Amino acid sequence: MAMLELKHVCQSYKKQHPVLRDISLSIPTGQFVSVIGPSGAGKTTLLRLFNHMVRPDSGEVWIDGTRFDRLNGRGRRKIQQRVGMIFQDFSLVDMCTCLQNVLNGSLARVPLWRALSGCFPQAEKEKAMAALKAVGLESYSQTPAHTLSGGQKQRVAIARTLMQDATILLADEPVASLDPLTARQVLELMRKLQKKQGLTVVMNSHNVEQARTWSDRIIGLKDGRIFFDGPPADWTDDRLQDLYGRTQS
Ligand SMILES: Nc1ncnc2c1ncn2[C@@H]1O[C@H](COP(=O)(O)OP(=O)(O)OP(=O)(O)O)[C@@H](O)[C@H]1O
Repeated sequence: MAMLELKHVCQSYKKQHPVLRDISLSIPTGQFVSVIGPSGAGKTTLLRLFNHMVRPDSGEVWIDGTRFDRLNGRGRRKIQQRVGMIFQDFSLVDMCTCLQNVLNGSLARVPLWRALSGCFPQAEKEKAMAALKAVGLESYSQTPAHTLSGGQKQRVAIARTLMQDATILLADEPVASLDPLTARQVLELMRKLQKKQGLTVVMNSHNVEQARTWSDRIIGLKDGRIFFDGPPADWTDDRLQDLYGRTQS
């Protein structure tokens, strides 16, 4: 069954300037999809449809068999809880420790007073430690986030999505600011979690080679339309030139 689905989605921020034009796609559970395309093609907007930061002008957004774009209140939050998001800039609370940052992934199920006083239940602390262990940072639990390297920060952000019990990971250029080796380590971790935990991953990327290496499927967006949708093996240099209008180095 499809975990994520768009049916004839159109989206524009300003009238007369469509950003997504009649997009239909279906992503099965546990697939690793990379979305590529030139700046302004609509990649981030497409990702935002799946966390409710953007509502389509028309068309439908489905998550795990539920019509998502129409949901409000508790029903919407219940599904949002399953959608983890990581960003190029990591979006951690710099002055907090790694453990505190990961614990923030439990905010939806922990009473507000506990969260505000930092008094998380023991079971949540143990779960946060397990999430840190899963990303290889168990020994950094008490380390302030601002002292970490970029790769470590992204791993903490991934641990926070595990803490959230996310079954879908939306990754908006997650390794764009990392050096090649560190980028590889983060992508390896994402791939490992996809395989081991059945995570469905949608990653926006400007790096076509990374998309080819790490994904099960590539979706190329151009001017808000699907230009290519297929396995990495079907991606060719000609398509690269047609998508970007030049050869990437
Ligand atoms: N909040 C917004 N308000 C108005 N216009 C927006 C907003 N967000 C994006 N846009 C416009 O929508 C278009 C698509 O933007 P989007 O960020 O989805 O593209 P992208 O493919 O992710 O680009 P990039 O690779 O540069 O991040 C762009 O023309 C952008 O200027």
